[in-house]
Amino acid sequence: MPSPKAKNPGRSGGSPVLGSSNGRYEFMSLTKPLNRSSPPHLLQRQGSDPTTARLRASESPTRRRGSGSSTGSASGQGPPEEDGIRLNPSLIRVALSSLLAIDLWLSKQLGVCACEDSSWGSVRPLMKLLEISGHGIPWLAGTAYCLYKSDSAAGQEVMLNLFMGLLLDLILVGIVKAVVRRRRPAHNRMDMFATFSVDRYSFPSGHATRAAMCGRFLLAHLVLAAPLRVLVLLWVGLVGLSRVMLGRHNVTDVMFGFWMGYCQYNLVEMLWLSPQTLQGLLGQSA
Ligand SMILES: CC(C)=CCC/C(C)=C/CC/C(C)=C/COP(=O)(O)O
Repeated sequence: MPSPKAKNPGRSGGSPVLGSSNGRYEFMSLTKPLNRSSPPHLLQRQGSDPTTARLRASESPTRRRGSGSSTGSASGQGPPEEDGIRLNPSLIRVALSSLLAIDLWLSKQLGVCACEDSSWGSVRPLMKLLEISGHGIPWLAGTAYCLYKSDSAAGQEVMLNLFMGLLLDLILVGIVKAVVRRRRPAHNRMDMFATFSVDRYSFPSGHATRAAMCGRFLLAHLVLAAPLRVLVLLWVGLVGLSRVMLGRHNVTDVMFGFWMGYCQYNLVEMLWLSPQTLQGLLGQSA
């Protein structure tokens, strides 16, 4: 299996701003704005990418308005205060583009286990083990098993709420993925097991949301011993790191995933199904 570099000659070495020449994100110079001489396929791909589409939508109104005239800051003839007004949206746009470019660059640098012949390819099996440890199926199956085996009302209550939380996580992540539709990194090999169709998208990382939510859940309800609490935190961090190292995600997918999973736990607490609530629900349906 050729390395990502070998597969995509000429891809590295660029700096900031997005574009694509083969259906994937590429790096291009920030200092060279896209012009009309860009190849049509490049312009088309940019238009289909939600992030760049949003960036284009937030483009300075003046730039859009002034496309047919030579006045304004672009030509350096506009009054200074007008220049100030025009500068801000462009600055935001450049800042966002730069952040995104840093994200893509960093993610590519960290994607050292993306395939067997990557620089850290030998660690890939370990990363895949971490992937399985944060997958939805073992978590759902394990929780359902514990729920079935639990002989105390308190244990059943905790397991039932964890199960509901896991389902909620799948639904919310699926919705965000379907709305944002960010492609997985170019260097990712799509060899994950048991995925939904939305899992071809990378934002946010479902493993990161699950790890953060389950991590908080375990710390709050199940794991009390200090060494085990440290292990839980370590596991959460490693699951997130492994997503980037495997090339499955960009760094921002995982960061947002952690934040989303953290918030999802708050939602689980808010919607907590107590035995009384359950009895009420069952009583109503009976
Ligand atoms: C019972 C049931 C509906 C199980 C579905 C479990 C399932 C297939 C979860 C998907 C887990 C997955 C591959 C998420 C993708 O994670 P990323 O970190 O790559 O976003």
